[in-house]
Amino acid sequence: MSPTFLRVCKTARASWQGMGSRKPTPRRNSARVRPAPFPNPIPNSGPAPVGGARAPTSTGDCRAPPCPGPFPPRLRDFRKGAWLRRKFSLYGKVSISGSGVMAGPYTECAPAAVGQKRQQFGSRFLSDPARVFHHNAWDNVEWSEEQAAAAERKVRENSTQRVCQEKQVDYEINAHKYWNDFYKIHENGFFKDRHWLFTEFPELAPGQSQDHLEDLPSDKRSEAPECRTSEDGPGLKIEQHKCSSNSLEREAQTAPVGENVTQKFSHLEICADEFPGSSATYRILEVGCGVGNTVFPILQTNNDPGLFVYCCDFSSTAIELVQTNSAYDPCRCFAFVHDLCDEDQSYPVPTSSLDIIILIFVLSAVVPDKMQKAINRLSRLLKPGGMMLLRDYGRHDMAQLRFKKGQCLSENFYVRGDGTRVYFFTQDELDTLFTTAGLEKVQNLVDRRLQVNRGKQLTMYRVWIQCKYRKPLLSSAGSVAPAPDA
Ligand SMILES: C[S@@+](CC[C@H](N)C(=O)[O-])C[C@H]1O[C@@H](n2cnc3c(N)ncnc32)[C@H](O)[C@@H]1O
Repeated sequence: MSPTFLRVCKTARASWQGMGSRKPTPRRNSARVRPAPFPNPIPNSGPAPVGGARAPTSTGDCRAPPCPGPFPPRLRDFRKGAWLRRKFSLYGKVSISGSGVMAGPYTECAPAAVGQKRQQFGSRFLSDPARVFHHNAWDNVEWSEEQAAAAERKVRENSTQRVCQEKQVDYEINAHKYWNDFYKIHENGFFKDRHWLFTEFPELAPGQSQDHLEDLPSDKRSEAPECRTSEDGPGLKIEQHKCSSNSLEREAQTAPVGENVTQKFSHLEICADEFPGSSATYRILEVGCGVGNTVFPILQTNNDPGLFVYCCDFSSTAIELVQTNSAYDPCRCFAFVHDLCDEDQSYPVPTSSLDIIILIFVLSAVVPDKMQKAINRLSRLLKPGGMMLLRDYGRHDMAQLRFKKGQCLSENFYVRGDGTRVYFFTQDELDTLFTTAGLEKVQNLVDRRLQVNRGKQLTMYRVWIQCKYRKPLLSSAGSVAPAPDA
C-alpha cells in the first residue's frame, strides 16, 4: 500500500505490511465430574456469569498437543493413540475402577435435548465413569485436589531449568520468523472446528441465525473442519455488501501481499473517514489471526451488510495465506501484517472505531512483559461499549504439563520445539490485564474439558480461559472514558 492511500491527519506512526489483495451461553455445571488423578478438563459454557469459573461451550483452543506445536491437537490426532501415549505422560489410561485417571463419583447429565440448540453444545457431563469412552469429550470437569497437586508438581518440575538468555533473546527477536516457519510447514492445514465461536461469542454475528450449526450432530460439530472456503462451506448464505467507493479503501484492500511490500508510515495517523472499512457499521478486528480460522467463519456466518472484518498477524506467511484464500473478500475484510507488541506500528483504523476485538490463542504467544501495553493499545481502538473477546490457554492445561525441563522461559511461559512460545494464564491475570486497560468485565471463565480418545482409551485434560471485557460507555464524570496510556 502506498502512503497516498492514507491521509495524514495528525502525528502518529503507522506501519504495516502486506496489505492487500470454541460459549457464552452460560452453562451450568449441572453435573460435576470428580476427577481423578490426573488432568481433567472441562466443559462448556453458556453465557457466562460475570467472573465465574464456568465452562464455555465447546472445544477450546486451536489445537492440542501432538507435538510441541503451537496448537492443541485436533481430535483426529488423538487417534494416533499409541504415539501420543508414548509421547505425553499426561495422556492417562483411564481406569474405570477409580485408580486411573478418572476416579470418584461422576454425575452424568443427559445430553441436551434436541431443540435446545445452544445448550447442546458443550453440555455433556459425565456422571458415570464407566461411560467415559462413550463420547469424545466431557464438559465441566472438576479437578480433584490430588490432580491439582500433581499438576503443580509437574509445573515446578518442568520450570526448574530455564532457557538460556541468549536463546530467550533469539525467540523474542525472531518470534515472527518462527511463526512464519510454522505456517510454511502447516499452511492452513491446522484448520479446526470453530463452530463454538458463535456459541461462545455471539457478538461476532449478532442477530444471525445459528441454524446451520444445528444441522450437525454435536459430536460432528467438534470434529468438522471449521473453516472452509465459500465454495465448500456449509452452505451459508453470504450477503456481500458493495465495496466502498472510497479510494483509500479500495486501493489499500487490493495492495500486494508479503513482507516486501511493508510500508512504514512514520508520524501518520489514519483519518477518521478514510481507512479500510470506514463505511462499515460493525467492525471486528482479529489480532493474531493466523490463517483465518476465525475470520473466515465470521465472514461466512455474519451476513450483516455493514460488517467489516480486519485481521492481522505478525507472520507475513500467515497473512499471505489469508489473502490468497478463495474466501478472502477485500470488500468485507482487510488482512495486514502487524506485530501487536510493536509500539511503533499503528493499526490501520482510528481510535474508538472498533466494535469487537478478538484474541484467540494469541496473547499467550506474547512475552508476558509486553502483554499489558499491547492490550492498552487495543483498548484504545474500541468504541465505547465495544468488546474485547479472548480465548486462550489456562494454567495447568495439558499442554503446559507436558513440557519438559529446559523449555521454560519464565514462570508459566514456555517455548515449543518449533520456537513458538506459549503462556498459561490464570483468570486473575487476565482480569488485571483487561481492567488495567480500562475495560470492564463481562465474562471471565475457565473452561475445563476432558477430551477422550475412545480408540486408545486415553483421556486428556484441557484448561482454557474465556473472557469478554467491555469498554465503558461513559466515565463517572459523564464523558467518554479515557483510554489508558500505553
Ligand atoms: C496459536 S496461533 C493462533 C492463530 C489463530 N488466532 C487461531 O486461533 O487459529 C497464534 C498466532 O499469533 C500470532 N502472533 C504471535 N505473536 C504475535 C504478535 N506479537 N503480533 C501479532 N501476531 C502474533 C502467530 O503468528 C500465530 O498466528
